[in-house]
Amino acid sequence: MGVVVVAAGMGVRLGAGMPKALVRIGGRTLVEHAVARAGVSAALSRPEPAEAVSRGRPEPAEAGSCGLSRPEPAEAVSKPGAGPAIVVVAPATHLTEFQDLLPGVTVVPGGAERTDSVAAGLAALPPAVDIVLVHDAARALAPPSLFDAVADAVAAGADGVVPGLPVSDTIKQVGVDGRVVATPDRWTLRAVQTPQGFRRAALVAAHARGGAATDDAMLIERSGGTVQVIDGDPLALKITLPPDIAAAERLLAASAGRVPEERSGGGVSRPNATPTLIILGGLPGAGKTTLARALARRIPVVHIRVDTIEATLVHTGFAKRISGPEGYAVAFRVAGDQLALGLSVVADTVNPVPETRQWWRDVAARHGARVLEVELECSDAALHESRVSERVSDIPGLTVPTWQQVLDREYHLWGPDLRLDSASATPEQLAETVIDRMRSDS
Ligand SMILES: Nc1ccn([C@@H]2O[C@H](COP(=O)(O)OP(=O)(O)OP(=O)(O)O)[C@@H](O)[C@H]2O)c(=O)n1
Ligand SMILES: C[C@](O)(CO)[C@H](O)COP(=O)(O)O
Repeated sequence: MGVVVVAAGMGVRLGAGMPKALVRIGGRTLVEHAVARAGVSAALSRPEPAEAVSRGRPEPAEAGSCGLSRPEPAEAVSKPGAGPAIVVVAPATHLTEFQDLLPGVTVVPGGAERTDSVAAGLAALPPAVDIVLVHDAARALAPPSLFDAVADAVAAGADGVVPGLPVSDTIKQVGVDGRVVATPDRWTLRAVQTPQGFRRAALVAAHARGGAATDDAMLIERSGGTVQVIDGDPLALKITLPPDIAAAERLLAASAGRVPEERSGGGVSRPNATPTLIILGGLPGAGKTTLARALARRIPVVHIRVDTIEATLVHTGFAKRISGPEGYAVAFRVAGDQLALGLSVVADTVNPVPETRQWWRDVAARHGARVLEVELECSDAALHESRVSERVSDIPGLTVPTWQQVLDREYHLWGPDLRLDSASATPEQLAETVIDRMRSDS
């Protein structure tokens, strides 16, 4: 039995600025979580009947590791030529990073679409493997018991097996014009997950026939095969959008019977502790919003973006144009409300002049909050220019500045607590630096 973990997607919808599988929850990347859980699956560790291949079985869950053990290297196979039981399919651009994270695991480059990546993984499985589970790294918390249940159902004779959960919404099928075409009976619907299990030969043949598909079971269905749905698991949620990270952190913590590490740890703001007002500053395109979002994915912090307020005032007709600090005034009040609740805030504003910085400090002082002043710059002018020029407005009514307007913008020197350069570090690294500083200040 083998597992193909597809991890070659770029995670555009998550917007982490790195391949999604490299994003961390509970201090570990999604792909490591996925491989660890696949690795402790009993089914995966079971020898192929005809081969009696002896694979290393991981130790039981270690304390303090989210209830999971790190798997033995997946290719811990004593029979020469038997090859790895787990193949990870990674973005071609990040192979080394994945190999370093997963020593001993076979890592192969993926393709443009998920189906291309699955095909690449299938081709890399050892010849002895006859049952294959295809799993999304994005479903990083799918538990070992789910791998076992899927594998057992395939072994019992199904062409394909998928875990699925009942849906709680009413689902409408709509036409291109948005009109409802049908309302399927909700009780007949399942939201399907991974790992999905198949006879390897059937899956390879279904892939060879080609065609677009959003999951592998679809290819088997199209080939006339039968696909069995078994009970899914809420832990197998697909991390797709930014709020899914917080949901996954909560599930991870709950499954290990503890509060989320990064959300309680080291004095990083939690309700009832002293909140922190992180005052960001920096020219448009320096990376403030990206950093604020990276922070909000890692710690409980409210993101207040003055662009949203200003653009909305104009878009709704409440202001003809922004001529002064009206957006800032709203942001100060909203930030004050959060700090009063004990919630930390990241204030995402250009903050170009000493006055606005002082007003932010005043807001913090009024609510007994700590202050952390962080200035973002992009030291690579060409990179900065391309970010500004290629930026697309993501807020209704927001007019993004031109590069010339950024160059001409009034911006006064500052003496912040931290000066960060978004040209030389990823948003996640910058967020870690800010969090470290919050911890040391607390
Ligand atoms: N060309 C691709 C596309 C997706 N995947 C993998 O398929 C799984 C499900 O895809 P999805 O959640 O959509 O991930 P992304 O494609 O990374 O996300 P997005 O669509 O937001 O870019 C993920 O584990 C992803 O890494 C892959 O291996 N190769
Ligand atoms: C395979 C899958 O996870 C089953 O629900 C899903 O179809 C993947 O879709 P995505 O668009 O590639 O995230």
